[in-house]
Amino acid sequence: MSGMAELLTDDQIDQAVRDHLPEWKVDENALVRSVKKDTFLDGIRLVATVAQLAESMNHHPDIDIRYTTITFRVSSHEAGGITDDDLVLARHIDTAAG
Ligand SMILES: C[C@H](O)[C@H](O)[C@H]1CNC2=NC(N)=NC(=O)C2=N1
Repeated sequence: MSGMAELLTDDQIDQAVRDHLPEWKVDENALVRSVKKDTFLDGIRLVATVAQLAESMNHHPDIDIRYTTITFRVSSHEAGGITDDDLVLARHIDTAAG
């Protein structure tokens, strides 16, 4: 498998969340964040933006859409946990979320 990202340790994950991803929580080997938008379509537009990002990275979040609340769950499925790819995608999601 070419260039698969390495699993991060719990300490590395906790430090990254503390220092760079304060909106996120660690839940069972995944990073999780909910974003509340003003309207349903604002949420859908956020999903569409994140979808483009995910495609460009070939790294895709799980996305839960509940009216105006979008929940993103980010992990590296093939690696079976959290890697740098997830930290990068989470940062991009924060930028898109505004
Ligand atoms: C074949 C394709 O490159 C792989 O399935 C990619 C797609 N997107 C992915 N997204 C995430 N979150 N984890 C993966 O392991 C992953 N693998």
